[in-house]
Amino acid sequence: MQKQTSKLPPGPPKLPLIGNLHLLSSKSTLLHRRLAELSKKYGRVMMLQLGQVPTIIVSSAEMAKEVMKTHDGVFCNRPELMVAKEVFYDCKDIGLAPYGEYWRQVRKISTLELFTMRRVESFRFIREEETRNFFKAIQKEVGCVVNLSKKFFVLACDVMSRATFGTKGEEQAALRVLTAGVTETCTGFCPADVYPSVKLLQTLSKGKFQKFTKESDRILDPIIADHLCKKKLGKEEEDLIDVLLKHHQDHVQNPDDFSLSTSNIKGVILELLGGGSENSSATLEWAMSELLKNPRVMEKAQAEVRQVYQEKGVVDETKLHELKYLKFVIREALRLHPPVPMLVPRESMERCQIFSYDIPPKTRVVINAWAIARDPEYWHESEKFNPDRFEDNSIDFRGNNFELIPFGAGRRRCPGMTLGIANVELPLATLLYHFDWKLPNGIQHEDLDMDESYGLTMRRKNNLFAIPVPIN
Ligand code: HEM
Repeated sequence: MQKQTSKLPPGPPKLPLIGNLHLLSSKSTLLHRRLAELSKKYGRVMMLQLGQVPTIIVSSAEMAKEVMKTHDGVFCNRPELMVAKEVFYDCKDIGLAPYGEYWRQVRKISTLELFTMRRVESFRFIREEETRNFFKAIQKEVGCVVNLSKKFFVLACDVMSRATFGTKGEEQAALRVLTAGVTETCTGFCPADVYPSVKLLQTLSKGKFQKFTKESDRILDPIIADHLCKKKLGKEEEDLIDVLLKHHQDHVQNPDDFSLSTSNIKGVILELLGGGSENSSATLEWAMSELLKNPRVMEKAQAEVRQVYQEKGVVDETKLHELKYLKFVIREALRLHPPVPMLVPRESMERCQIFSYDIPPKTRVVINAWAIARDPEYWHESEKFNPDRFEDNSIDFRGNNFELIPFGAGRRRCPGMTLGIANVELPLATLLYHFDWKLPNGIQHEDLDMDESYGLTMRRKNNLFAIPVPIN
């Protein structure tokens, strides 16, 4: 009988100790772009050795479907990242938790309780109030240069703080700044994550994260204690901490019962705050940047919003469903600028074959959603911002069309998608309804830079500044 040989995906030649890390070290090219370049040369499923970690990079919709649909059960684990162990209370959040009973239970709570349509709707008054505050702040600066990036971030954080804690305040604000810093380390490409057996790197990373954990404990412990107290008093409105506390018990009587400890709750809260606000504000930032860069699209979107809300005279959530073109604008912004360009890394749990390639167990898997969404094979004039393409194209971002996966797909798909989109639609419609917009310092629309930053969340590298102009 002929001996079967393993056929790994193609990849560049490796150097001793570092493998292919040197190919990714360019300071001028961001990781998702560099990986896209390499995959043009080596293949849409490509094997890289990153330090000690074998990693496959997936850059085509067909391959992404193999990983996240056909073999989702094999690839739905997450690698054990340093940040997850140190910051998210020993991997006890949702997004970085390994596949297993704990993840299944928190994921169930997230889909059945935290992010249902009803829950998202119950936060509507928060979004409307905070968007009104956001609008008033901009109105005061009419004719002046406004830092929209900063305003979007504050708005998203205030909405998420109130949804999570029931309030917003200085401590919550401090926490969101901390969380924003930490998400940069979740990509799986930092030294401690590619050399997991090198103790020195682990110790250095630990030192950095310990400060974070001390601060988040200092802020979160009293907030949780306060919620426990109010729970006993029968508080009426439910925030996300209240929902999580329904499953809380620090010392479980029956070992078969599932329960969230205080540390688990803290891990989940940090993730909701961080992921929720960073990604929603990045989407707003990119959508508005593209509108400023493309005046024809801006005018069309403004005309729609102004026509739909003409009678009402004020933008609220009642008529958002009528803003068909605005939804295309957001979809197109998510296509060109997915806030999580390489999704969250996965890891194979057993040997598996995708197409004709063998993928060994414990291989890290990175899906380059950014590259897939710009692939000219699926997208006509793929680099062009053109929301009209969705007029006769039913591709959406819910995880069924692998050409467009800004929220991922399969078991690990983003459970906060509806909330994330709700956080974007109302502020964007408000900006378009009430103001016309110009770029400062005589910048021509076509010259607006679209440079990206590095991190798990891809934001603009430079803040977005624009001038609101009152409409007659
Ligand atoms: C526009 C906004 C958002 C975008 C683009 C986004 C994107 C993503 C992506 C790409 C993933 C990884 C999916 C994968 O690995 O296949 C993810 C996971 C996740 N997201 Fe979001 N997200 C957004 C908003 C939110 C919000 C508002 C929340 C909650 C408040 C949230 C909570 C989560 C959680 C808990 C996970 C982990 C899921 C798991 O591993 O089981 N996201 N998100």
